[in-house]
Amino acid sequence: MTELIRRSLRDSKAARWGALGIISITMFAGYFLTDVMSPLKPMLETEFGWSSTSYGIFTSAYGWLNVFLLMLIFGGIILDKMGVRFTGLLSSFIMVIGAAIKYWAITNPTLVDHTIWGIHAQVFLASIGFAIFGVGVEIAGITVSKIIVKWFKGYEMALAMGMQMAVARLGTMLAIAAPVPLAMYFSNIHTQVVNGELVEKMGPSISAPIAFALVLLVIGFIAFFIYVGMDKKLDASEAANGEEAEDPFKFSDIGQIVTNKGFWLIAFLCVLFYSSVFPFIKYAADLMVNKYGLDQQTAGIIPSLLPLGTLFLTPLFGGVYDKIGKGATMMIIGAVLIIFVHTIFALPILNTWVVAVILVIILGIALSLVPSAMWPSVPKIIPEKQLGTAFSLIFWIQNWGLMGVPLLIGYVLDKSNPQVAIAKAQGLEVPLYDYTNPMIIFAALGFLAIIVSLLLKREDRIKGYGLELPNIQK
Ligand SMILES: C[C@H](N)C(=O)N[C@@H](CCCCN)C(=O)O
Repeated sequence: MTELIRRSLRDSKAARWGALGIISITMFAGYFLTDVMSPLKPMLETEFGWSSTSYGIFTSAYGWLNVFLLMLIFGGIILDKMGVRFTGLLSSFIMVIGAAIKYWAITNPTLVDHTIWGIHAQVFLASIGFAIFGVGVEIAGITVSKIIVKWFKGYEMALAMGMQMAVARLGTMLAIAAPVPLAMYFSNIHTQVVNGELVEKMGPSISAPIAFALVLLVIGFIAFFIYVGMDKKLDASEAANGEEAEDPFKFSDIGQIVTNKGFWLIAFLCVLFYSSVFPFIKYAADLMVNKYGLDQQTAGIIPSLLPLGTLFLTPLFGGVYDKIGKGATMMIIGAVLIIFVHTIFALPILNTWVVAVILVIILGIALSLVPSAMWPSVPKIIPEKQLGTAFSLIFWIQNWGLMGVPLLIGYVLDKSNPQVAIAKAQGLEVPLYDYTNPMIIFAALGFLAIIVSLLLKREDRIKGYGLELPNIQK
């Protein structure tokens, strides 16, 4: 009996997996909103007159506040100082506010023919909403990472991180596959831009999928309140168990983190790897239309296979890392797959949808291998009390890429295809985009990721972080 009373709540398998299930709902909703506009790019161009650069600006907005106002770094410090309960609730609430602004911008037809600082007003305001949302979802991401370490250290940590990412990818998958059918289903008469003029016309409802995302985010916010109750019980059980409270976070901890070479290698690998995958997802449906000749309605199906594969593979590879190890090697293999896939996408041959399906599946394997090894490796390099700050610094560096690369791709797409803008301005049939240059940029990021992953494996050998060792303590 005494034995039972003295156990921590995290020793209960049902409790720790239950806690994981609840926080995964919040992240699922966040990932859905993150990618909900991706399959709508062609519609944003035809309905609201957006260019690829407008879409690039909007997509890059995700990182604006995180990067320039250092919101992610403040978020990490708040997390280490105030704890997971406060930070989780705050970040879920910020997600709801940002999504609501974005929804308002997309539904407000009067914005269509105004500009703010030279940017299409609708693009600008939707971007502000997305930027606020980006702060919320990123801080929620680091909070969830810290929650997983809190419940799963010494247990199935990589598997748990893999499961949480798998549920999040389900959100991404739904975001790629569902918006176009939803927008078509809720078609209505609304203001559109036709040859530069505002007209009332029957057309797809671009706002319907965003409204759906908003509802999911509110559910995610409510779910986090339930988690807060579990977290209080966990702390109470650990206190009763006589476990020492962690040393409080000190600002000097930041100095220790940034002087750790392993930290920088993980951070660089993270920005290079994610910049070659997440911004790609934003353009993938458009790539399918322009390179593989799919129609707008079905273009999202092939890219949606990418997160579909990761649903099963991320937990699988997480389990392999827990039991067998080989984390550094998994990251190298993932980076090699990235360069392979993007190089084939860049070649102006093999333009059949079958090849696109194969490449997307391989990219899904890469998107399972690297995250399932990379994130559980962070606690092997950084002490637990600095984890919130360390994750936030890694996410901050990553956000430079998540912000800059989509903008660069949109710009390069417009510059490489001047005929598209000319045809739009003249009200002619719009020609297809040539995606070669954007795909070369993605392949180059993959190449740099291979170099950094090799350096990380070398550093692991020198410092003995244990990245090649299993996570489960026997
Ligand atoms: C975009 C976000 N900053 C991110 O990196 N997400 C990761 C998951 C990070 C979870 C760490 N435990 C992803 O692969 O989605």
